[in-house]
Amino acid sequence: MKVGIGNDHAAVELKMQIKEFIESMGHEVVNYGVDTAESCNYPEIGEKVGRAVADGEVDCAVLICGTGVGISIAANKVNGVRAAVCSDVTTAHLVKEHNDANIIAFGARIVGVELAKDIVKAYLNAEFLGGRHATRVAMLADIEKRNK
Ligand SMILES: O=C(CO)[C@H](O)[C@H](O)[C@H](O)COP(=O)(O)O
Repeated sequence: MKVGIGNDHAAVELKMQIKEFIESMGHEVVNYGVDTAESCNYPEIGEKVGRAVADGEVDCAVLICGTGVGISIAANKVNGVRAAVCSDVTTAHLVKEHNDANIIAFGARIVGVELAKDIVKAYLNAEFLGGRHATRVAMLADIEKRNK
């Protein structure tokens, strides 16, 4: 798979470790994040990665900021994005299986590197289950259509 990765200044080191980890799983990684600790603004990165996913430039993406929250809110503003904050392995595979999440996010100030790797692995190895979950995911897209 082609996996996007994005981060703000709070998550530079963890981003590099996770990028390497995803590559070691045999995936291609496209880096949309910052590579220095200079303060930046997570909405710009979240939107950029959200658009890359929505436009099909990458198959899915990983977003990391201090908590994973701000950057995922930004990505979720883009139509077609389903970004989910995950701080545990169970949530990480369920957001793919049930919600067909196309982005996972977590916080470099919240999870350690080993847990972050487990979260990413659980997400990337999971598959959408379809069925009743597909009905609900379609309902999410319908909400976007009702937005003005
Ligand atoms: O958006 C966030 C909170 O949901 C992220 O954690 C940011 O990384 C954080 O707000 C950055 O904070 P800083 O004090 O500017 O480093």
